[in-house]
Order: sequence, then structure tokens, then C-alpha cells
Amino acid sequence: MSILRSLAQRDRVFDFLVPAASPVDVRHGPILYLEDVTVSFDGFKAINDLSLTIDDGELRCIIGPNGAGKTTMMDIITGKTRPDSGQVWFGSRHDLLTMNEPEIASLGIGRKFQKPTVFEALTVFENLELAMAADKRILPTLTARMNGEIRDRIDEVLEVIGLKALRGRPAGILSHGQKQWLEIGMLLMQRPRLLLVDEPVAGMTEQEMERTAELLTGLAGKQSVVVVEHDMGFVRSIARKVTVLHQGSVLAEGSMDQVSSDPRVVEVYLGAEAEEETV
Ligand SMILES: Nc1ncnc2c1ncn2[C@@H]1O[C@H](COP(=O)(O)OP(=O)(O)OP(=O)(O)O)[C@@H](O)[C@H]1O
Repeated sequence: MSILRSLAQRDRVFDFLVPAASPVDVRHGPILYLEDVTVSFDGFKAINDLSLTIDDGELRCIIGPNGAGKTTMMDIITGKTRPDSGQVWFGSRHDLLTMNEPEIASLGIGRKFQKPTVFEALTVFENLELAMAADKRILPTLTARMNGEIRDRIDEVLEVIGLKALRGRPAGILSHGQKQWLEIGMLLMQRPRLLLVDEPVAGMTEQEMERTAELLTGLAGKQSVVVVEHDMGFVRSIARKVTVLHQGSVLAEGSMDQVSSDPRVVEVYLGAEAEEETV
């Protein structure tokens, strides 16, 4: 009876509609804070005294040569890899090194891997619906009203990722770029506070890259977005602040113009990239 009464309260905000990471405290500092983080694999320091902060709502690009530690850094943030030493905080309240992967994800840290992993036989709409249902908090209490609210959320996300017209089509018919956007949409269903995006434009057409740039820059502000990318044209098109990783630590940080004119960055990374482009 009390459940029925609570469902009838039209002004009630259901838990699943509250941003997943509402407890994250960013009042006095960054949303992500890494200090002196080190991790070794068989004695080799993949991450070496890495310190880095990401502000709430920021869009940050991380670049660096192969093996610089970009993926390992993402693995540490999401709890997949434990560092040997250092600190990793989400806001000022959550020590990520005391939490496991599902706990970290449920705080509102979403990760998009390079390869899209959508359910090809399901429609675009169903993929988004499933991403929401993966949130265990809503399963026990599905009601008609909640279904309506999930539909509204799906509509919102479809708009953001630009796939409204394809909502009823199987994900298998989507282009590579559209699959990437759908997967970003699946992460957005859970209202993350921080999105980690690994090489989003690899394999995309120019047009898809432009659309992805709009999508990611549009997400910033509402959530924090960290993009690891090798395509310097793309980075230039979206970047506000760029961090260059090299041998597991920060080599340089600043605007794209600042880092691309830094001789150390040119030497270890951009010089090699430029040579590759001219080959
Ligand atoms: N599980 C592991 N065991 C051993 N060595 C590892 C492991 N994971 C990463 N490494 C090593 O750590 C270093 C950093 O790797 P990482 O994948 O983080 O670099 P990256 O910057 O993401 O490179 P890329 O741009 O090629 O993806 C590399 O030398 C890699 O070989």
C-alpha cells in the first residue's frame, strides 16, 4: 500500500533519475585528482609519479606516444589496475583506490573503449533501454510511470547523439561512427559525471569526426570528459586543455598551441606524428 502511495506522488524524484554521482563533492576542488601515481609491470614503470587533475565539466584531451601510459591511466581511474603507490580521488570524498570497478562505475565514471560494443540485433532504442536497465537500482521498481520517464530519457539521449531517426533500426545496420555515438549514448543513460573516451574517432570518416567533435564538446560542461586520441587534427578541433603523457608522467600541459610548440613534445611525439603524415 505504501509503495502504491509513493508511486502516486507525482512530484517524487525517483532515485534512478537523480544523477548517479550526486554525492561527488567538487565544491572545493577538481572532479578527478591523481597524485604521484606509480605502477610497474615486471619492474617497468608504465606510470611514473603521475599527477593530474581534471576540473568539473572540463573537456581534457590526453595525447602521447604509444606506450606513454594513457590506457594504464584510464585502467587505474576505473579500478581495473591498482597502482603501487599514489592517490586517486573522485571529488574530495571518494578515494578510488579503496573501491572496486563496479563501485567506481556506480559513482558515475563511464568508460568508452575504442571498439564499439553495441548489441547489433537490438534496435538503437533497445540498446539505450538496456543500458538503463543495467542500473540495478531501477529493476525492482519498474512501473508504467517510470517506463515513461525512461522513454523521455532515451528521447533526450537520442537527440544528443543524433540518432533519433534511426531509433527503430537494428544497431547492426549503423555505420562505425553511429555505433560509437550509440555507445556514448548508452553511457549517458546512466548520467555519468566523468566520461573516459578512448580513441573515439579511429576509423571514422571526416564527417563522422566532425559530428563526434560536436557531440563531445556538447557534453562538456554537463559532465567532465577525458578523451585519449592520436588524431591531432581531431584533438585540435575539440581541445581546450591538452595533457601530454610520456613515459608514464606528464610531459606538458596547456592549450594545443602551447603544447604543440613545446620542443620536448615535438621531439617525443608530434615530430614523429608529422613524419608519419608526410610518409
Ligand atoms: N598488463 C601489462 N603488463 C605488462 N606491461 C604492460 C601492461 N599494460 C601496459 N603495459 C606496458 O605499459 C606501457 C604503457 O602502456 P599503455 O597501454 O598504458 O600505453 P598507451 O599510452 O595507452 O599506448 P597506446 O597509445 O599504444 O595505446 C607499455 O610499455 C605497455 O607495454
